[in-house]
Amino acid sequence: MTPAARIQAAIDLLDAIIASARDGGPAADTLIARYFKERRYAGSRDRRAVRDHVYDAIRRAGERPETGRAAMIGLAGERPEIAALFDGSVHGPLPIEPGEEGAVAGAVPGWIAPLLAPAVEQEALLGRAPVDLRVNRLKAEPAGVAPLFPEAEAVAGLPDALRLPEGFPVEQSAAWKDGLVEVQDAGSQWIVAACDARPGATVVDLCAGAGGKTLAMAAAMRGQGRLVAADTIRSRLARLEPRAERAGATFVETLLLDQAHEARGLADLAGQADVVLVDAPCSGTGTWRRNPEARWRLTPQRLDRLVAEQARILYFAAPLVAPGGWLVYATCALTDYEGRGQVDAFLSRHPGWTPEPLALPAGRAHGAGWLLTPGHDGTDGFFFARMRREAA
Ligand SMILES: C[S@@+](CC[C@H](N)C(=O)[O-])C[C@H]1O[C@@H](n2cnc3c(N)ncnc32)[C@H](O)[C@@H]1O
Repeated sequence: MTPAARIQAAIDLLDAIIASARDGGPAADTLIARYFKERRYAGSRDRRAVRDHVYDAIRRAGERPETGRAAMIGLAGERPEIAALFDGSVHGPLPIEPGEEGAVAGAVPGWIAPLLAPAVEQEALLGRAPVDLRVNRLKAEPAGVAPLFPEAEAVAGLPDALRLPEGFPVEQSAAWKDGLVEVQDAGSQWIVAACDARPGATVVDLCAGAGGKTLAMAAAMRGQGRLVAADTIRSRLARLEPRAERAGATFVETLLLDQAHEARGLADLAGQADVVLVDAPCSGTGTWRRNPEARWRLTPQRLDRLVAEQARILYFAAPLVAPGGWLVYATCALTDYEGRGQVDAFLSRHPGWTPEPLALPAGRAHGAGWLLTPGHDGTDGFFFARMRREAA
């Protein structure tokens, strides 16, 4: 492909990504993979260049652009070498017309900016994310694993964490294949630290998904006790099972819940859990570094639905906690509606519950909970809080 043809390919892909974000279709990565599957003539250098153009244009535009061409012209306005490729050549884009406008630059959609916690450094939400590992204590010790990844740096305060550069192909390593390490952002590891799941405890991971935090809690529990991973989506729990096998965490029980009738499936656990983690479905504003096109999918209506769902999940999570036990509420969202506000609302409606101060070496106190941000902590963005149920 010529350099100009790569720009046109990026424009075509951006058109598909914009439509998919608007209509709730597949993610950008899926669309890019499909595009190149149908175009075998594109070599690996072409694919990498087109992908870089696409993601540079996505990162640059906080609002969903009208067209792929507008997104790319916006980028061309800042990058003369890209502007020069709008040359009208055979497979390249038509020249930019005088007065033809590019997409407006911005970190976040205008409507959501005032809803983010004031401490959030908005530009940093679109930075590059490293690859963080967690050493799986069910199979290995940090001192044994660190020499296997000489490129890795330590993460202050998290003895099981290792930080590798962006894009490091961990899944090709024998250590990953053998279950000695998991890929897990340091922010998620801090949440697990706040859960303080101990050997022998009864722990419920209520929104377990594919089990990232479940497996970290399994390791913290040293494989001893009861650990229930629940979710309403069968395919997500199905992904947890082979991961648990690989990690040597076969004591994990999975529990598929019926959406809107979750309490029924959880009845046996009422008042039993020492720890309940609610890692709630959320706007994902804290993970835009990894998934920048998610900004184009979020709408005020979707945010409202998420806030209502989070409150509903907290409502059926609380009765599972044993007297003296704790509930950890976490989101990878940085809006106060989903974080601080959600926890304040819970505490106001649940007398007998007390927020527990978290004094972690990363992050900042925020309301009754704790805030981690890419700009301040180099992690994904998270809000989490730990609330203790009064002892009987
Ligand atoms: C942020 S993700 C969880 C990520 C996971 N804990 C991890 O660390 O990899 C939120 C999860 O909540 C699940 N979920 C949504 N509504 C739920 C409900 N009503 N009850 C339980 N889980 C729910 C979603 O299916 C999704 O897997």
